[in-house]
Amino acid sequence: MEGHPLALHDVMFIPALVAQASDEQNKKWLRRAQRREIVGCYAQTELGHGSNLRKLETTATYDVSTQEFVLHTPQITSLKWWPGGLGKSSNYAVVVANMIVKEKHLGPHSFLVQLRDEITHQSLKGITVGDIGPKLSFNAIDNGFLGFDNYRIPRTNLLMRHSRVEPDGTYVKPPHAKINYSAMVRVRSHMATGQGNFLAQALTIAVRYSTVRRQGFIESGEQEVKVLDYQTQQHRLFPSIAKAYAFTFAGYETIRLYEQLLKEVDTGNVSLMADLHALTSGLKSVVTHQTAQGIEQARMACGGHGYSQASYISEIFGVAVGGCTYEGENMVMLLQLARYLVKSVEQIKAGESGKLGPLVAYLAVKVDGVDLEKGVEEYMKAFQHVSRLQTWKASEKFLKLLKSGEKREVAWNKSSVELTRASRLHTRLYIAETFKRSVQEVADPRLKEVLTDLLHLHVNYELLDMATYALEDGFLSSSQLDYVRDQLYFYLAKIRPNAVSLVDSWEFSDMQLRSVLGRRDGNVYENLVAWAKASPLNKTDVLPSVEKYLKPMMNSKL
Ligand SMILES: CC/C=C\C/C=C\C/C=C\C/C=C\C/C=C\CCCC(=O)SCCNC(=O)CCNC(=O)[C@H](O)C(C)(C)COP(=O)(O)OP(=O)(O)OC[C@H]1O[C@@H](n2cnc3c(N)ncnc32)[C@H](O)[C@@H]1OP(=O)(O)O
Ligand SMILES: Cc1cc2nc3c(=O)[nH]c(=O)nc-3n(C[C@H](O)[C@H](O)[C@H](O)COP(=O)(O)OP(=O)(O)OC[C@H]3O[C@@H](n4cnc5c(N)ncnc54)[C@H](O)[C@@H]3O)c2cc1C
Repeated sequence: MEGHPLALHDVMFIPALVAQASDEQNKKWLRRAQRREIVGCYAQTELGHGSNLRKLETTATYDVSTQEFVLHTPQITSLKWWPGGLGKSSNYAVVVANMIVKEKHLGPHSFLVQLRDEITHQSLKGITVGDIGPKLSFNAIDNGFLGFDNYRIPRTNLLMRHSRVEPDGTYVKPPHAKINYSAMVRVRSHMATGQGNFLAQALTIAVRYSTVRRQGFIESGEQEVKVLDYQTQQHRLFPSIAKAYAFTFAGYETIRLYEQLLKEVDTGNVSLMADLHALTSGLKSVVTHQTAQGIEQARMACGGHGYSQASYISEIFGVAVGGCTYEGENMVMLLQLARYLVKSVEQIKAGESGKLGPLVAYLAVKVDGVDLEKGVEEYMKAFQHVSRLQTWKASEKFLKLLKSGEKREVAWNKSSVELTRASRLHTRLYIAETFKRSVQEVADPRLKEVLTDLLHLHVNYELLDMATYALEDGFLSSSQLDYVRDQLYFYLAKIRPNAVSLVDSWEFSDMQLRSVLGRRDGNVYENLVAWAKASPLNKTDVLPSVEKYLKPMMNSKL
């Protein structure tokens, strides 16, 4: 859970080679990387810039006389900073640097760079590399820094699947300006399943513990109740169980789309790139945020013992919450999706609704009202309505400011909170729709019934959470919201008997969970005592600090 020093080798280094190195280059590098004869990482972020990639400062200047690129770190802010596995483990890196050929700045490009000797593992001359120090979590990963002092690499180390520099310095452009960002799009496509998995771990711990923990009464005179029987506890945990399933289903879809994109790009078709970029930008942001919230609620749902490291939930939280920042800070990525939404609105206004992609076609179709009692399809229409309403409002705000003479960037900034709200609603609609589609496809009728209950819980919880938007223009009445509330409480109670099976079905082993509270056998109290006794502070009855500090204090006459 604390991460693995080779994680980025598999998660980004190899995928970057697969997507960006030419077949010829990969004959040399890929097999070696796959056999782990070389260990790599993905070095893009710098001390001064992570979000705004156009301002990366590391330069790769082509020297036509030697047919080499000269990598250089011009100032302190240009040091690579954060890449996982860079500090101590990797001897190679895919380095993203601003490429300069014949004095022309051609923007960020990826290069394969050797950092350390393959035998001694010592850093090479011209390279400064090290670890950036302890972090909130992920401390088994050596996130690192890296500087170049006019460090030379062969021309052929530019990853040349999509763009090239010929020996004479002729630049051959890629088919899409952002194709070099593919390693990031890949990780973002995988993040919904990855984060769903983190949330699932925390919930497994909290739900199991909530059936062991007895405290208080619902009806007097009986045995104290399992805390999972409290409606508040169910409300804290069950909507997140639904989300963990929903994120996993949505993630399967984005992984499939990424694989399709890879194939299409190889045939020169880059049309899916903008759609997938927008979709994964929104999804990674909403999913990481809701996962962090869900894990924190799971921790609190375990009361005092949730705060102990014996719960292990704090470590899961630390790792998962990193996802709000890495692969694109969440606000920044929500604004990327917002660009796509605003463009879609502009298309509709220009009478070009027919050109809209399937995920945004609903923005052009108005619905007057819904009858929620008819079922999930009506909820989808309600989600579409709130997302459409907010997307149009935010877009109109931006477009009005533009029209009034504001500069584009200023108008954008003044509309940005509203735009991020639109992105979230659009993404939550997507999650609900993929959840619905996935449940409809389940063949086993008993499984389908339980998952349908979770789906109903999800749509009621989500609609209630978006109620402000739905009430704003009178789309939903307060009596409809009362119906949503009643449905929500109905499904909390209905799911209760299946709650443990729903989390057990994720099949985490005790070794994976590392939680005293979440043990499969439920022997929490005995093991909490054993865990506490094993604490380093309990190795001796009397600590050295007693002689050193406590006694002088206690014996002092002052
Ligand atoms: C197999 C398992 C995989 C994953 C694991 C899952 C879960 C995790 C589990 C364990 C994790 C273990 C280890 C992983 C841990 C950490 C890994 C972290 C690695 C990193 O963080 S790497 C660094 C990531 N950095 C970023 O994400 C930077 C964010 N910034 C950007 O991406 C860009 O700067 C930008 C997109 C914000 C802006 O780019 P720009 O300035 O170049 O572009 P513009 O804003 O001007 O936009 C122009 C135009 O281009 C479009 N665009 C931008 N990007 C793309 C893209 N990628 N594809 C397609 N199109 C793109 C943009 O939309 C604009 O279009 P428009 O038409 O003009 O509107
Ligand atoms: C655990 C972890 C692992 C990482 N692994 C890697 C790795 O392997 N390789 C790698 O290269 N990098 C890695 N990173 C770096 C990571 O990708 C960046 O930190 C991330 O992209 C955010 O960039 P930043 O740090 O520049 O944030 P900043 O952009 O400085 O963000 C600070 C604040 O400014 C806001 N902001 C910035 N730009 C805008 C804007 N245009 N509009 C509105 N608000 C804005 C943000 O929303 C945020 O609130 C890792 C980071 C972490 C935490």
